[in-house]
Amino acid sequence: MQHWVLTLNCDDRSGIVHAVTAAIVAAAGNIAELQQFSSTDTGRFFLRLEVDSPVTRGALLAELNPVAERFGADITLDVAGRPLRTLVLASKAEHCVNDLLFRQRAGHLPIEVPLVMANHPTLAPLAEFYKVPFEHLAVTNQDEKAAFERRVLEVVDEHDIELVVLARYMQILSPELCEALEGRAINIHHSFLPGFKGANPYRQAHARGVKLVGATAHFVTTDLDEGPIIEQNVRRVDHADSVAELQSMGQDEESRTLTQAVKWFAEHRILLDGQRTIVFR
Ligand SMILES: Nc1nc2c(c(=O)[nH]1)N[C@@H](CN(C=O)c1ccc(C(=O)N[C@@H](CCC(=O)O)C(=O)O)cc1)CN2
Repeated sequence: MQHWVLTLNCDDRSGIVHAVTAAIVAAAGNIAELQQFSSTDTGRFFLRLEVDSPVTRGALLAELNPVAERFGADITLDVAGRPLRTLVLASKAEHCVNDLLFRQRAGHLPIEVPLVMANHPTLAPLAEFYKVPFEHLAVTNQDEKAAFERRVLEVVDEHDIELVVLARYMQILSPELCEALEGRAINIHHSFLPGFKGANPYRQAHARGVKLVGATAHFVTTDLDEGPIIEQNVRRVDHADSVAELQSMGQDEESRTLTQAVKWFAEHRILLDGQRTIVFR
């Protein structure tokens, strides 16, 4: 018996759930969990199921593919809990990388990390502690930025990477790389977007006298910090907190927000609905 995760999205219409569940019954499957959403914004329908079935992947798809064709649906089918091949990009900040690798090693985050790539050497000891290979490629000019991005695409190809995580990677990705990684690159922004986009959000927040600081995990797009939001968290601050204190408190939110977003992505709980995400938590 195999435990599968199935996702489906298509234009909304009557009969979708009936057809999908009939296909699962035809594959001797039992539905352990079913979540659905109809988006009135876009007219799209979203489905996530967890299914136990004794048949092979091919036999299950033989029942599901005709349904996908009938409804013009995009479907994904994966073994539940399979670790997602994940490339981590970083700069100097270690808190997000540490949280990802700690929770992966503890068995709480279903990813496997073949490599951490950074534009600074700072995190080499951290990667070594977790026994994760580390590559440092400096990015001090446009040529080096292009070389870094070429290496990212090489690694994505060589390791069949399914997700690229920008764990406080402080370089703006080119439109070409954003296109290549569309829908599978997640960034953690150190503010409660849409507030304080770009660099130095804590300095911007302190100057504005905010009473909350936060973090936002979002998909990476060419438009800086404008990608579909996946998860956000905030915490209360006050007038007595310095920029450094805001940053320190915010980092806890950054780490837990990014790790939560990566976990949901690895569990196939996030579906894109235009500029918004559907998260079947
Ligand atoms: N194409 C995109 N690239 C990146 C995104 C994004 O949404 N789309 N998110 C950023 C993360 N980020 C804030 O969270 C951010 C990082 C870096 C900068 C920036 O101005 N970087 C400068 C260089 C800074 C340095 O060398 O230290 C630059 O790239 O010219 C702004 C926002 C990650 N990338």
